Amino acid sequence: MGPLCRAVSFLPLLMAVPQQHQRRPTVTAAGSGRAPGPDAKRMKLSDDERTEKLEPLLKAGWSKTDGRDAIEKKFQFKDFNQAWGFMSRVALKAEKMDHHPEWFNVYNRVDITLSTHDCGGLSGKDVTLASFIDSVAGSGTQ
Ligand SMILES: C[C@H](O)[C@H](O)[C@H]1CNC2=NC(N)=NC(=O)C2=N1
Repeated sequence: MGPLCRAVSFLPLLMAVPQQHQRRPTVTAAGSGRAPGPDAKRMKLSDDERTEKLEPLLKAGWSKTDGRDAIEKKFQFKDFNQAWGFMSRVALKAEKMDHHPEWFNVYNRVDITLSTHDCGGLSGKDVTLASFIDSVAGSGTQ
């Protein structure tokens, strides 16, 4: 092996970054990669708002998420086509609101968690989006 090949073969070792200097993403409680913003307190639902606005959602099948100030709900549709159509409608609404769900889909199942990363908990936006989600889910609930 000539001198050039030997030098090149060591190149990857020189490029390896020591573990302690590697950039790690900031992980927040919400797992969103973002710390709550400056007006987090103002955005978060008050106790009265939780009673008034969350109760109807909990009665409609939403549940409080363990260990997080968030709500979640599982949906099951006839098939993937129906699930995808549902997700498309929710996605357009999320973009319009600039407020996005955390969701998982496999075939006809869609599991959704809502929380507001900018305030590290539930806000009115989550209530609005949850209500919209229920309005377009149709028969797609477990
Ligand atoms: C910059 C952009 O407006 C923000 O990051 C929006 C985007 N979508 C969001 N979605 C959710 N669930 N929480 C947020 O705080 C949020 N913030």
